[in-house]
Amino acid sequence: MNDVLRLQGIGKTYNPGTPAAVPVLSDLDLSIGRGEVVALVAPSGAGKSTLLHIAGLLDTPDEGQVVLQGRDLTGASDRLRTQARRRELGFVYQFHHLLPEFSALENVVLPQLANGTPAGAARTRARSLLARVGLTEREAHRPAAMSGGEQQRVAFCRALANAPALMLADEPTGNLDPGTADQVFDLLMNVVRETGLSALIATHNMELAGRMDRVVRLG
Ligand SMILES: Nc1ncnc2c1ncn2[C@@H]1O[C@H](COP(=O)(O)OP(=O)(O)OP(=O)(O)O)[C@@H](O)[C@H]1O
Repeated sequence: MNDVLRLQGIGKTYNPGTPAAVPVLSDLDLSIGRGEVVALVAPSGAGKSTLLHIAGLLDTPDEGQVVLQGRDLTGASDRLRTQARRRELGFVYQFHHLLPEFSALENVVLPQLANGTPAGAARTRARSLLARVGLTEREAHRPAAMSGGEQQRVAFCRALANAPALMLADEPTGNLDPGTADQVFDLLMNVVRETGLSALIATHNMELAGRMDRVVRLG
């Protein structure tokens, strides 16, 4: 069993059984192998965010199973799902969502403290992650004092802070100009490959999608 994530027969309808019902996903199967990087390409409204929320244990499907590292977490308690989310998954969004009052370093340290890592070890890991994306000189900067590309690189380090098995990314470079997007994507892919991380990365950019191992289309 080498799949990091297995989604089986996933169905999701918003407001089911009402006149406002919106069927979004139906009988969807998706597996991501260890170390595999999968592009998720979907027209707007096809259910990309819904799928990422289900894969990220933030929403539950009406039908089907969500199996993370061999464990079926579909009907698991909130506590178990939160724990799995914190330890096994890393999230990157289109907007960085960094905490504005904290430095780059602190933004990468905090999720580790929340996960029980001792402060010294958390700082060491945060420094090493920031160094890998070329941000040693920006450790003490708050998000507002960094460029969009730098903010996104910090957000990426934060996602990797607890050494997840799977990264879920929603248009991680969608907010950046094309040149910066390209650089940030390259950095992201280098670190993903070096660490053997698996990833599901939603993008509208077919050139970026083509650089991943496989493209999955929705809609
Ligand atoms: N809470 C909700 N209640 C009802 N309908 C919803 C809800 N959330 C999303 N939808 C609908 O479900 C469909 C899929 O939404 P989703 O956010 O997954 O799309 P998406 O593919 O991520 O789109 P985009 O790329 O534009 O963000 C859309 O038609 C949306 O209007």
